[in-house]
Amino acid sequence: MDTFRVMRQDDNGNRFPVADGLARDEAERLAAEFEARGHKQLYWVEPTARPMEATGSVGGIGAAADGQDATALGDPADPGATGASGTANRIVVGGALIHGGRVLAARRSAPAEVAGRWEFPGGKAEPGETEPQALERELLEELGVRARALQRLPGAWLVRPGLELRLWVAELLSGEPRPLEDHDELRWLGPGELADVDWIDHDRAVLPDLARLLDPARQSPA
Ligand SMILES: Nc1nc2c([nH]c(=O)n2[C@H]2C[C@H](O)[C@@H](COP(=O)(O)OP(=O)(O)OP(=O)(O)O)O2)c(=O)[nH]1
Repeated sequence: MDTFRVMRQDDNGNRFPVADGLARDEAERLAAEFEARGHKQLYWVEPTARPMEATGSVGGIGAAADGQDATALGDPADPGATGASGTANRIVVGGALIHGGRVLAARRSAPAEVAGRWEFPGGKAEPGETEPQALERELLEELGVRARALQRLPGAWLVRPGLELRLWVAELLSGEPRPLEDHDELRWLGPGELADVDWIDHDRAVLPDLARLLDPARQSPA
């Protein structure tokens, strides 16, 4: 079974685990309890790193994948990167939403630098939100669907100074995705179709992992 840990970031931007080896709901309850104590510290929940994540082997949905590229920020087990100033990066969470053996790609309508290119829907985590909470909220706002974040894909990418992208696999629980915000087109892609759209560069890094998650027999994305 996957286990989760509660991470803490102190006032100086240092991040470290405060509890480990928990079930996800237990970890989220604990993080909320710490957060409610009201001291100026941030708590969040993330999957416990497993040795498999470091080597990049992928077994299927529920297993973690390896997906770093030249701009990746480092070890996926790392609790989080800090910027050059020593302050923590703000996190953008993108969700590879999976349903019926396909993954949803969304075409951005703005801003100009990325308009027309495809991404995993998501957005910036608000202070105090865990990454799964942020992703599930963004998927509801942007697509009108309920979804559940399952696992983080290894890798982290600097979108711009101070803004760090992390990608998660999520499952569709209910609803039909519609491009309500930030996107003008959606496409469900099977494992052999992942290269059919013009992805934002960072997002390409996880395509091989996704192809294997969608179809464990596959060795390459397209
Ligand atoms: N959501 C998302 N953003 C991505 C991906 N890949 C990537 O480079 N980005 C970049 C594009 C944007 O510059 C930034 C995310 O900003 P966003 O506009 O989605 O965040 P948001 O919805 O919270 O926006 P806002 O509150 O600032 O309006 O990250 C991806 O797969 N998903």
